[in-house]
Parts: sequence; C-alpha cells; structure tokens
Amino acid sequence: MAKLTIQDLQRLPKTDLHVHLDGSLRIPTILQLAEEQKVKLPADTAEGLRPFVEVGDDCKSLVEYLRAFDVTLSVMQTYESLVRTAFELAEDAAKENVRYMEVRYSPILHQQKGLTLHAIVQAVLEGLAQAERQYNIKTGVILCGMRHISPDISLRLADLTVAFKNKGVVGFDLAGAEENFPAKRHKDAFGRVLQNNINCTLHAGEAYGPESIHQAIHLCGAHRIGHGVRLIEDGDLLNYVNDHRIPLECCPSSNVQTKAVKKMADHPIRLFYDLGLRVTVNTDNRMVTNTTVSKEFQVIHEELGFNLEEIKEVIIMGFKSAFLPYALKRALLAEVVHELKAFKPGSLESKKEQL
Ligand SMILES: O=c1[nH]cnc2c1ncn2[C@@H]1O[C@H](CO)[C@@H](O)[C@H]1O
Ligand SMILES: [Zn+2]
Repeated sequence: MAKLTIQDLQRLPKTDLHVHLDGSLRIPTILQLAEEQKVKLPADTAEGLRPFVEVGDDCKSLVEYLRAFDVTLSVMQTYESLVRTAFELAEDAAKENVRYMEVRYSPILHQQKGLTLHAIVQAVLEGLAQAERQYNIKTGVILCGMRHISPDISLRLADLTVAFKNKGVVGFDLAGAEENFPAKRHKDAFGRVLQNNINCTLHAGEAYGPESIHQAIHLCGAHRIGHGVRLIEDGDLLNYVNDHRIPLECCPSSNVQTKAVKKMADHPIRLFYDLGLRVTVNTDNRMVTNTTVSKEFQVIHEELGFNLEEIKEVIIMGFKSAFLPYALKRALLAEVVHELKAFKPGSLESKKEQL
C-alpha cells in the first residue's frame, strides 16, 4: 500500500462533525485573551501553558482530560473572545481543507461574566460567518447540554437550540463526564429538540459501557453517537446501529488520551468500518488533543491500515452524516465525490521536495 503523506491528507476535502470550540483554541490566542481580560492563567508563556491545555497520551481518564477546559473557559467569557475563537477554529480547519464543520460547545459555560445565552450563540455564529466569507468552508453549530449540570439547564439549552433553528444551530448534544451521569436524566431536553424536528447526537460509550449508547439512542433519540467506542461490547446493539445507519463520530487520538481505548492498535474504528458501520473521523479537540482532521486520518492510515480508497469512503460517510438539509447535502456530496475521484496522492510540494 502506497504511503500517504500528511500533505496528501491535508489536500483531501474533509468534514469535522465533532469538534469542541472550547477545546480547539490556539495557545497564543489564550495568552492574548488573558492579557486583554486580566485573567490569571496557570502560566504566561506558550511552553508553560501547554501542559495545562494539551493532555498527551499519559492522561488517565476523561475526567482528567476535561480539566483543560477550566483554563480555556476562563478566557471565553466575552462576546469578542467567542467571535475570535470561532473564527480562528474555522480558519484553521479551512486551511487543512475541512469543507464542512459542526462546532459544538455549551453556552451555559460562558456566562461567568454575565453574557446572555442568546449573545453567546450569536457571537459564535458571527465568528463562523466571518470565516465562511473568507474561506471555502461551511459550518453549523451544535449546542451541548452537560451531563453533570441539572436537567433544567439542559431544557433551557434545548429551547435555545430551537430558537436558533435555521439560523446556524443544527443540532443538540450531551457532553461532559459520562460515568455516574446517565443521559436519561436529560431526556426531556432531547424530547424538546426532537419534537421541533432538530437533529441530536450524544457523547456515549466513551467513559461508560454500551448501556450508555442504548440510552442515547432509545431514550434520547440520538441520530448520531459521539465516540461510541464501547459499542464493541454489545453485538446486538452494534447490529442495530449498523442497520439504522447511525453514524459514529470517531475521534481516535482523543480516545487514546481519555483511555476509552488503551492504545491506537485497539481502536474499534477498523472493525466498525469492516462491519459496514457508518464511521466518521473527527478531532474532538484540536488543541487539547493536539490534532487536526488530517492527523487523525494519518493515524488510522498508519496504525489501522486504512488505505486511500477506504479513507475516501470514510470521508464520504462524513459528508453523508452531516446535519444539513438533504438538498444542500446532496449538492456538497456531489462536489466532493467529483474531487475525490480526481484526487491523486503526491502533492506538488512533496514532488518538488523529492527533486
Ligand atoms: O471527549 C469529550 N467527552 C465528553 N465531554 C467533552 C469531551 N470533550 C470536551 N467535552 C466537554 O464538552 C464541553 C463543551 O464543549 C467542554 O467544556 C468539555 O467539558
Ligand atoms: Zn467530544
């Protein structure tokens, strides 16, 4: 199998359907925002801050992984900081040819300085719109309820999702620590979203077993599953997910860091793909996990043996799984399929380097 380079993978058109805004900042931006806002960080240089906001493979659990967000959230409490971080995330994604991205975050975590929930959504939409005008990228927003926060708050966030339906918000999610915080507590919020004909996805099967995925699908009506790695433990549910073409938002590097899987070679995305499941490849958190969509494809190429044809197929599954109206999705898919057919590995740059 010819080896694909990172440049090849960067050139391919891609999606990122699972990326948290508050885990995907640039470190220099955090430093600048902290200075402007007089916020105290654990360190005031990029190198000093890195260990607090990038977890690495020695991270032991999801709960440990989530500590990085205390730092990022401390500088994401103003309208301008939300516009800026949303713009920069879309800019970074566009530069590696991500053509469609769904950005998620939980507005309730951005109210420490009194911003209204509406302003918090508006700011992110403004930053993303600015990037869309400048780059060849389409975006949508997914609002997250948080598992450990009260179901009443999830209901308010569900109402916020309804208020921004067709205005840039395309779905609702449930994030945060999974163990001891079952999704069923939040089922009214999902009911609200579903009854308004809005898509939902839930983080499930990351730090808890297949029961969690079962709840997400059957009690909360999940149209997609975030991670879902532990689906491998329940063949019957796996068949259901496969038969109903429920997409899995796989985030391989993040899963090694949170110990959803012990090591990359054990990642079930290979088996899921071979069984015909609809799998997608995503970053989860570009900064916290120190990754990009291209790097995630490189990892599954090098460590799990996905070849170019298989990668193209996973890319297409990403576009198919988008929370986009069907007509738009079909048009975008047609464009991408055309590009993928014409794609030849070996970028101009890498050819020049070889000379
Ligand atoms: O992999 C993950 N699993 C569960 N929750 C997560 C993950 N990454 C980030 N968050 C949580 O989602 C919130 C909103 O973006 C973040 O603040 C973080 O607490
Ligand atoms: Zn996530």
